[in-house]
Amino acid sequence: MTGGARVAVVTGGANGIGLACVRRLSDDGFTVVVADTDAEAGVRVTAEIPRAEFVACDVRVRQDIDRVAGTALEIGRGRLHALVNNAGQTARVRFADSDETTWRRLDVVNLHSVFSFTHACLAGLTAGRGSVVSVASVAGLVGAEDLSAYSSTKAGIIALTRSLALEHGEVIRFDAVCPGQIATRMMARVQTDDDLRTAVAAQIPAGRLGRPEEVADVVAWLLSDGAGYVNGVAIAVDGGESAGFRRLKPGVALHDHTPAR
Ligand SMILES: NC(=O)c1ccc[n+]([C@@H]2O[C@H](COP(=O)([O-])OP(=O)(O)OC[C@H]3O[C@@H](n4cnc5c(N)ncnc54)[C@H](O)[C@@H]3O)[C@@H](O)[C@H]2O)c1
Ligand SMILES: O=S(=O)(O)c1ccc(CO)cc1
Repeated sequence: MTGGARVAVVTGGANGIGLACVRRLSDDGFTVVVADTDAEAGVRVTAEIPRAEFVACDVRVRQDIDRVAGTALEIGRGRLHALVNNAGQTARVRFADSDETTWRRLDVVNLHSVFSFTHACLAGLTAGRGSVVSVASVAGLVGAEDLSAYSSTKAGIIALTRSLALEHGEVIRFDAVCPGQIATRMMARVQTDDDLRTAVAAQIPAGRLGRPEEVADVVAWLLSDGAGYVNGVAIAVDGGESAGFRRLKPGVALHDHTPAR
Protein backbone atom coordinates (compact mmCIF):
# COMPACT_ATOMS: atom_id res chain seq x y z
CA MET A 1 0.00 0.00 0.00
CA THR A 2 1.31 3.45 -0.84
CA GLY A 3 0.61 6.43 1.50
CA GLY A 4 -2.62 7.35 3.35
CA ALA A 5 -4.39 5.61 6.21
CA ARG A 6 -5.36 1.94 5.98
CA VAL A 7 -9.07 1.98 6.65
CA ALA A 8 -11.30 -0.80 7.95
CA VAL A 9 -15.04 -0.98 8.60
CA VAL A 10 -16.33 -3.35 11.32
CA THR A 11 -20.09 -3.85 11.66
CA GLY A 12 -21.36 -4.74 15.13
CA GLY A 13 -17.99 -3.51 16.41
CA ALA A 14 -19.20 -2.08 19.71
CA ASN A 15 -19.35 -5.42 21.59
CA GLY A 16 -18.14 -9.01 21.62
CA ILE A 17 -16.29 -10.45 18.61
CA GLY A 18 -16.64 -7.19 16.64
CA LEU A 19 -15.09 -5.17 19.46
CA ALA A 20 -12.16 -7.61 19.66
CA CYS A 21 -11.69 -7.15 15.89
CA VAL A 22 -11.71 -3.34 16.27
CA ARG A 23 -9.03 -3.55 19.01
CA ARG A 24 -6.89 -5.91 16.98
CA LEU A 25 -7.16 -3.93 13.72
CA SER A 26 -6.33 -0.72 15.58
CA ASP A 27 -3.23 -2.46 17.01
CA ASP A 28 -2.36 -3.44 13.43
CA GLY A 29 -2.44 0.24 12.40
CA PHE A 30 -5.85 0.48 10.76
CA THR A 31 -8.18 3.42 11.20
CA VAL A 32 -11.40 1.60 12.07
CA VAL A 33 -14.93 2.81 11.39
CA VAL A 34 -17.26 1.05 13.84
CA ALA A 35 -20.87 0.63 12.69
CA ASP A 36 -23.30 -0.39 15.42
CA THR A 37 -26.74 0.37 16.89
CA ASP A 38 -25.31 0.46 20.44
CA ALA A 39 -24.38 4.15 20.74
CA GLU A 40 -23.43 3.93 24.44
CA ALA A 41 -20.81 1.24 23.79
CA GLY A 42 -19.82 2.97 20.53
CA VAL A 43 -18.89 6.16 22.37
CA ARG A 44 -16.65 4.10 24.71
CA VAL A 45 -14.98 2.48 21.70
CA THR A 46 -14.11 5.89 20.21
CA ALA A 47 -12.80 7.13 23.57
CA GLU A 48 -10.72 4.04 24.41
CA ILE A 49 -9.38 2.65 21.12
CA PRO A 50 -6.86 4.66 19.06
CA ARG A 51 -7.98 5.45 15.48
CA ALA A 52 -11.50 4.04 16.09
CA GLU A 53 -14.45 6.11 14.94
CA PHE A 54 -18.04 5.19 15.83
CA VAL A 55 -20.89 5.80 13.38
CA ALA A 56 -24.39 4.93 14.62
CA CYS A 57 -25.76 2.42 12.13
CA ASP A 58 -28.49 -0.14 11.92
CA VAL A 59 -27.31 -2.65 9.32
CA ARG A 60 -30.94 -3.03 8.19
CA VAL A 61 -31.05 0.61 6.99
CA ARG A 62 -29.43 1.45 3.65
CA GLN A 63 -29.01 5.18 4.47
CA ASP A 64 -27.08 4.24 7.64
CA ILE A 65 -24.86 1.90 5.62
CA ASP A 66 -24.17 4.57 3.00
CA ARG A 67 -23.21 7.01 5.80
CA VAL A 68 -20.69 4.50 7.20
CA ALA A 69 -19.24 3.77 3.75
CA GLY A 70 -19.05 7.55 3.07
CA THR A 71 -17.16 8.17 6.33
CA ALA A 72 -14.70 5.35 5.60
CA LEU A 73 -14.12 6.51 2.02
CA GLU A 74 -13.54 10.08 3.19
CA ILE A 75 -10.88 8.89 5.66
CA GLY A 76 -9.28 6.61 3.06
CA ARG A 77 -9.55 9.19 0.23
CA GLY A 78 -11.63 6.83 -1.88
CA ARG A 79 -9.85 3.66 -0.78
CA LEU A 80 -11.06 1.03 1.65
CA HIS A 81 -8.77 -1.77 2.79
CA ALA A 82 -10.86 -4.03 5.01
CA LEU A 83 -14.50 -4.81 5.74
CA VAL A 84 -15.60 -7.09 8.58
CA ASN A 85 -19.26 -8.05 8.27
CA ASN A 86 -19.83 -9.08 11.88
CA ALA A 87 -23.17 -7.67 13.12
CA GLY A 88 -25.55 -10.49 13.90
CA GLN A 89 -28.44 -11.64 16.03
CA THR A 90 -29.75 -15.04 17.04
CA ALA A 91 -33.05 -16.74 17.90
CA ARG A 92 -33.24 -20.05 19.72
CA VAL A 93 -36.59 -21.65 18.80
CA ARG A 94 -37.93 -24.99 17.48
CA PHE A 95 -38.57 -24.73 13.73
CA ALA A 96 -42.27 -25.60 14.31
CA ASP A 97 -42.64 -22.64 16.68
CA SER A 98 -40.67 -20.17 14.57
CA ASP A 99 -42.49 -17.42 12.72
CA GLU A 100 -42.16 -15.03 9.76
CA THR A 101 -40.98 -12.18 12.00
CA THR A 102 -38.03 -14.17 13.36
CA TRP A 103 -36.99 -15.49 9.94
CA ARG A 104 -37.19 -12.02 8.36
CA ARG A 105 -35.28 -10.37 11.25
CA LEU A 106 -32.39 -12.84 11.05
CA ASP A 107 -32.38 -12.78 7.26
CA VAL A 108 -32.15 -8.98 7.12
CA VAL A 109 -29.69 -8.47 10.03
CA ASN A 110 -27.39 -11.45 9.41
CA LEU A 111 -27.41 -12.07 5.65
CA HIS A 112 -28.95 -9.20 3.71
CA SER A 113 -26.68 -6.76 5.57
CA VAL A 114 -23.63 -8.57 4.17
CA PHE A 115 -24.98 -7.92 0.67
CA SER A 116 -25.80 -4.25 1.48
CA PHE A 117 -22.52 -3.41 3.23
CA THR A 118 -20.35 -5.20 0.67
CA HIS A 119 -22.24 -3.56 -2.18
CA ALA A 120 -21.88 -0.08 -0.63
CA CYS A 121 -18.14 -0.63 -0.06
CA LEU A 122 -17.30 -2.40 -3.34
CA ALA A 123 -15.87 0.58 -5.26
CA GLY A 124 -13.70 1.59 -2.28
CA LEU A 125 -12.51 -2.00 -1.76
CA THR A 126 -11.64 -2.24 -5.46
CA ALA A 127 -9.67 1.02 -5.31
CA GLY A 128 -7.90 -0.12 -2.13
CA ARG A 129 -7.41 -3.74 -3.27
CA GLY A 130 -9.02 -4.63 0.06
CA SER A 131 -10.30 -7.80 1.69
CA VAL A 132 -13.58 -8.76 3.29
CA VAL A 133 -14.13 -11.15 6.19
CA SER A 134 -17.68 -12.07 7.12
CA VAL A 135 -18.51 -13.65 10.46
CA ALA A 136 -20.58 -16.75 9.80
CA SER A 137 -20.76 -19.62 12.34
CA VAL A 138 -20.13 -23.33 12.67
CA ALA A 139 -23.94 -23.41 12.60
CA GLY A 140 -23.59 -22.46 8.91
CA LEU A 141 -21.20 -25.37 8.22
CA VAL A 142 -23.42 -27.99 9.85
CA GLY A 143 -27.03 -27.76 11.04
CA ALA A 144 -27.97 -26.53 14.52
CA GLU A 145 -30.96 -27.78 16.48
CA ASP A 146 -33.33 -24.95 17.53
CA LEU A 147 -31.34 -22.53 15.37
CA SER A 148 -32.74 -23.27 11.89
CA ALA A 149 -33.26 -19.61 10.91
CA TYR A 150 -29.91 -18.56 12.36
CA SER A 151 -27.95 -21.41 10.77
CA SER A 152 -29.63 -20.78 7.39
CA THR A 153 -28.43 -17.17 7.39
CA LYS A 154 -24.90 -18.28 8.31
CA ALA A 155 -24.84 -20.91 5.53
CA GLY A 156 -25.98 -18.11 3.20
CA ILE A 157 -23.04 -15.93 4.28
CA ILE A 158 -20.62 -18.75 3.42
CA ALA A 159 -22.19 -19.25 -0.04
CA LEU A 160 -22.17 -15.48 -0.69
CA THR A 161 -18.52 -15.29 0.40
CA ARG A 162 -17.48 -18.04 -2.01
CA SER A 163 -19.50 -16.53 -4.89
CA LEU A 164 -17.90 -13.11 -4.37
CA ALA A 165 -14.43 -14.67 -4.17
CA LEU A 166 -15.06 -16.12 -7.64
CA GLU A 167 -16.35 -12.83 -9.07
CA HIS A 168 -13.71 -10.49 -7.58
CA GLY A 169 -10.70 -12.72 -6.84
CA GLU A 170 -8.19 -10.72 -8.88
CA VAL A 171 -8.70 -7.60 -6.76
CA ILE A 172 -10.65 -8.30 -3.55
CA ARG A 173 -10.39 -11.38 -1.30
CA PHE A 174 -13.56 -12.64 0.39
CA ASP A 175 -13.33 -15.07 3.32
CA ALA A 176 -15.50 -16.15 6.26
CA VAL A 177 -14.78 -17.18 9.82
CA CYS A 178 -17.06 -19.68 11.52
CA PRO A 179 -16.87 -19.23 15.29
CA GLY A 180 -18.07 -22.02 17.58
CA GLN A 181 -19.13 -21.10 21.09
CA ILE A 182 -17.49 -17.82 22.02
CA ALA A 183 -17.82 -16.10 25.40
CA THR A 184 -19.83 -12.99 24.46
CA ARG A 185 -23.23 -11.74 25.59
CA MET A 186 -24.75 -13.85 22.77
CA MET A 187 -23.63 -16.78 24.96
CA ALA A 188 -24.63 -15.11 28.25
CA ARG A 189 -26.61 -18.09 29.54
CA VAL A 190 -23.76 -20.54 28.93
CA GLN A 191 -21.41 -18.25 30.83
CA THR A 192 -23.62 -17.79 33.89
CA ASP A 193 -25.04 -21.33 34.22
CA ASP A 194 -22.21 -23.56 35.53
CA ASP A 195 -23.90 -26.88 34.63
CA LEU A 196 -24.65 -25.69 31.12
CA ARG A 197 -21.10 -24.41 30.66
CA THR A 198 -19.67 -27.76 31.79
CA ALA A 199 -21.95 -29.63 29.37
CA VAL A 200 -21.05 -27.31 26.48
CA ALA A 201 -17.32 -27.49 27.27
CA ALA A 202 -17.52 -31.31 27.19
CA GLN A 203 -18.58 -31.09 23.51
CA ILE A 204 -15.55 -29.02 22.60
CA PRO A 205 -12.13 -30.71 22.19
CA ALA A 206 -10.48 -27.57 23.60
CA GLY A 207 -12.60 -28.10 26.75
CA ARG A 208 -13.76 -24.49 26.99
CA LEU A 209 -15.58 -21.69 25.22
CA GLY A 210 -13.53 -19.51 22.89
CA ARG A 211 -12.51 -15.92 23.55
CA PRO A 212 -13.51 -13.08 21.17
CA GLU A 213 -9.80 -12.28 20.74
CA GLU A 214 -9.22 -15.79 19.34
CA VAL A 215 -11.69 -15.04 16.55
CA ALA A 216 -10.20 -11.56 16.01
CA ASP A 217 -6.73 -13.10 15.54
CA VAL A 218 -8.01 -15.17 12.61
CA VAL A 219 -9.94 -12.23 11.14
CA ALA A 220 -6.81 -10.04 11.33
CA TRP A 221 -4.73 -12.73 9.66
CA LEU A 222 -7.25 -13.15 6.83
CA LEU A 223 -7.13 -9.37 6.28
CA SER A 224 -3.32 -9.32 6.25
CA ASP A 225 -0.87 -9.74 3.38
CA GLY A 226 0.12 -13.05 5.00
CA ALA A 227 -3.19 -14.43 3.71
CA GLY A 228 -2.68 -12.87 0.27
CA TYR A 229 -3.29 -16.16 -1.57
CA VAL A 230 -6.26 -17.23 0.61
CA ASN A 231 -9.65 -16.54 -0.96
CA GLY A 232 -13.14 -18.01 -0.64
CA VAL A 233 -12.50 -20.03 2.52
CA ALA A 234 -14.68 -20.52 5.61
CA ILE A 235 -12.45 -21.21 8.61
CA ALA A 236 -13.90 -22.80 11.75
CA VAL A 237 -12.67 -21.12 14.94
CA ASP A 238 -14.31 -23.50 17.35
CA GLY A 239 -11.75 -25.35 19.46
CA GLY A 240 -12.35 -28.39 17.24
CA GLU A 241 -16.10 -28.65 17.95
CA SER A 242 -17.09 -29.22 14.31
CA ALA A 243 -14.29 -31.74 13.64
CA GLY A 244 -16.51 -34.78 14.28
CA PHE A 245 -18.26 -36.96 16.86
CA ARG A 246 -16.97 -37.08 20.43
CA ARG A 247 -17.24 -39.79 23.08
CA LEU A 248 -20.42 -39.42 25.14
CA LYS A 249 -18.44 -39.61 28.43
CA PRO A 250 -14.73 -39.85 29.23
CA GLY A 251 -13.72 -43.46 28.67
CA VAL A 252 -17.03 -44.41 27.00
CA ALA A 253 -16.73 -44.98 23.25
CA LEU A 254 -19.62 -44.22 20.87
CA HIS A 255 -19.58 -47.85 19.66
CA ASP A 256 -18.50 -51.21 21.11
CA HIS A 257 -15.20 -52.23 19.66
CA THR A 258 -15.23 -55.73 18.19
CA PRO A 259 -11.66 -56.83 17.40
CA ALA A 260 -11.22 -58.22 13.87
CA ARG A 261 -10.46 -61.98 13.77
N1 LIG B 1 -20.75 -15.69 20.35
C1 LIG B 1 -20.75 -16.80 19.65
O1 LIG B 1 -20.64 -17.90 20.20
C2 LIG B 1 -20.85 -16.76 18.15
C3 LIG B 1 -20.67 -17.95 17.47
C4 LIG B 1 -20.74 -17.95 16.08
C5 LIG B 1 -20.98 -16.79 15.39
N2 LIG B 1 -21.17 -15.63 16.09
C6 LIG B 1 -21.42 -14.43 15.30
O2 LIG B 1 -20.50 -13.44 15.65
C7 LIG B 1 -21.08 -12.16 15.41
C8 LIG B 1 -20.91 -11.30 16.64
O3 LIG B 1 -21.61 -11.90 17.72
P1 LIG B 1 -21.22 -11.68 19.25
O4 LIG B 1 -21.23 -13.00 19.89
O5 LIG B 1 -20.04 -10.81 19.37
O6 LIG B 1 -22.54 -10.93 19.73
P2 LIG B 1 -22.75 -9.58 20.58
O7 LIG B 1 -24.20 -9.56 20.84
O8 LIG B 1 -21.80 -9.54 21.71
O9 LIG B 1 -22.36 -8.43 19.56
C9 LIG B 1 -23.12 -8.19 18.41
C10 LIG B 1 -22.97 -6.73 18.04
O10 LIG B 1 -23.77 -6.51 16.86
C11 LIG B 1 -24.55 -5.36 17.05
N3 LIG B 1 -25.78 -5.42 16.25
C12 LIG B 1 -26.81 -6.30 16.39
N4 LIG B 1 -27.78 -5.99 15.51
C13 LIG B 1 -27.35 -4.91 14.81
C14 LIG B 1 -27.90 -4.12 13.77
N5 LIG B 1 -29.13 -4.36 13.28
N6 LIG B 1 -27.19 -3.10 13.27
C15 LIG B 1 -25.95 -2.82 13.78
N7 LIG B 1 -25.39 -3.51 14.77
C16 LIG B 1 -26.08 -4.56 15.28
C17 LIG B 1 -24.84 -5.32 18.54
O11 LIG B 1 -25.23 -4.01 18.99
C18 LIG B 1 -23.51 -5.78 19.11
O12 LIG B 1 -22.62 -4.70 19.31
C19 LIG B 1 -22.53 -12.42 15.03
O13 LIG B 1 -22.67 -12.38 13.62
C20 LIG B 1 -22.78 -13.83 15.54
O14 LIG B 1 -23.79 -14.49 14.83
C21 LIG B 1 -21.12 -15.58 17.44
O1 LIG C 1 -28.79 -18.68 20.17
S1 LIG C 1 -27.78 -19.41 20.89
O2 LIG C 1 -28.24 -20.71 21.35
O3 LIG C 1 -27.29 -18.64 22.01
C1 LIG C 1 -26.44 -19.66 19.82
C2 LIG C 1 -25.85 -20.89 19.74
C3 LIG C 1 -24.76 -21.07 18.89
C4 LIG C 1 -24.31 -20.01 18.16
C5 LIG C 1 -23.15 -20.23 17.27
O4 LIG C 1 -23.13 -19.33 16.22
C6 LIG C 1 -24.90 -18.79 18.24
C7 LIG C 1 -25.99 -18.62 19.09
